[in-house]
Amino acid sequence: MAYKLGLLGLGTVGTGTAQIILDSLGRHPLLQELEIHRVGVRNLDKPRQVTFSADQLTTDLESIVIDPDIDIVVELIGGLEPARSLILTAISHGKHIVTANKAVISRYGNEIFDAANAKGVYVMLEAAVGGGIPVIQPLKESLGVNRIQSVMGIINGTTNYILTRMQTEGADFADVLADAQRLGYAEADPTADVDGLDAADKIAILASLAFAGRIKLEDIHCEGIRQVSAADIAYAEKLGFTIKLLAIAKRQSSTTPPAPPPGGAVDRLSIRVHPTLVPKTHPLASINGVYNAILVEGEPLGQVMFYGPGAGSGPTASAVVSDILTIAAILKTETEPIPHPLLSCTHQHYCAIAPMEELVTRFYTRFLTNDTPGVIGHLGTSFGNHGVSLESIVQIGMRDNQAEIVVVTHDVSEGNFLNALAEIRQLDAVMSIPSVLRVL
Ligand SMILES: NC(=O)C1=CN([C@@H]2O[C@H](COP(=O)(O)OP(=O)(O)OC[C@H]3O[C@@H](n4cnc5c(N)ncnc54)[C@H](OP(=O)(O)O)[C@@H]3O)[C@@H](O)[C@H]2O)C=CC1
Ligand SMILES: N[C@@H](CC=O)C(=O)O
Ligand code: NA
Repeated sequence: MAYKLGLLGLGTVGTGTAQIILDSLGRHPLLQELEIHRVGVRNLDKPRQVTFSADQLTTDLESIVIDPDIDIVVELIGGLEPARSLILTAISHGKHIVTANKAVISRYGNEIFDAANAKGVYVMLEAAVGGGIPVIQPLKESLGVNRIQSVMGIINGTTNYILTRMQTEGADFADVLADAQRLGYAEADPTADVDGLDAADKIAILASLAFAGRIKLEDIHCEGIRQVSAADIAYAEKLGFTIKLLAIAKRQSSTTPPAPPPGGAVDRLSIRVHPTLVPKTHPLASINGVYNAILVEGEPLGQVMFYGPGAGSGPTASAVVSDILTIAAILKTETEPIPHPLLSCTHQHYCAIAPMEELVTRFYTRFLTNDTPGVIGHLGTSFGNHGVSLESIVQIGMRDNQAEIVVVTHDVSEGNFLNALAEIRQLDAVMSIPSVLRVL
């Protein structure tokens, strides 16, 4: 028996998905039982790397998601609408869903999973985080017995590609972004990549799996890479760091924890996306180009790191087709599929998120000051006034006739650090503070 697929989208990932399914030799034999029944696109006249008959190809995506012959709808159009409505309509018609769409899942996952559970269908999303890297299924299955302490990683290929080339070639931001778009890594609107929003969508998904509670996207502190300058990359390098866009979700202890939410979820999480100075000795420092890596720490496992290509046609399609295969395997072995406890979403409450001021971390800060005696002393005093202790403070050189001073702090609460910066901004000698970055 063939399992019939309705493919929504035949772009970078849709094309890779069709190519795997149409070239099944030497792959899992169950692939031969998959049939791409219909394909939905926006423009019928576009040249395609994979050809489908006029009967299969349509711009009427609604007709695909309600087609009674289709078993699995594979949503690869991206964006919020019509993706959300098409997924919900497909579920209401009893279709299983495979999607790579982290934007729709991180915003409407609650609605989608509730609908899927009510209908007894699966929603699979391995491709939505880390592209081809298996990380969703391991979190749901292989790591499920661990108490997860933290999930952190490089989960946007476009920004890692940009930062890597800025660092290794001194390349210009705009040129490298254009290359990432040409290679099919970037989102349709690359703002989502560059401003950290794509990584925020992904860490929301990872955290909800790791910490068994839903995450509100607006609770995630999010900074992108626009403010990372060539100067900071060079200074970080001299200090023994590499700058990476990290997404971090971590249990955070608090002196005044709120009552734990029902359902056994973790009490408070710190969850954030921002450029970070990563010590060169750290495993995440050597993840370059479009590669992603996700470091999970749990008890009793300890640390485990998932590494691989985080974007691109073939790698992402590998994850999409593996999800399709998992559903096909379930359909083959169970006549009445019931929600599999390890594959379906079972939590309904929201995780409590700690405010950023409570975060304890190190900071890197670059100051431009008048080149007058005692400036470094004034900076040290203001930091000291707010309990911020310094790991290093160096005058790097001169820029535009101003002294350039770089400070790295010891661990400090973000609230205290920001209070110190507010005081420092008032100092006559301080002209500007071009960069403030957190240090891992
Ligand atoms: N590219 C990557 O490396 C990765 C992408 N993803 C995710 O995969 C999904 C797809 O991304 P990608 O393949 O790069 O996107 P593309 O822009 O390359 O492809 C989108 C496809 O969807 C079709 N489409 C878009 N909107 C509509 C619409 N309203 N009606 C009909 N068809 C539509 C387009 O049709 P047409 O061809 O006619 O224009 C195109 O075939 C996104 O959710 C993305 O976030 C996830 C991991 C990695
Ligand atoms: N635009 C995304 C694609 C994969 O999710 C990225 O660059 O990581
Ligand atoms: Na993945």
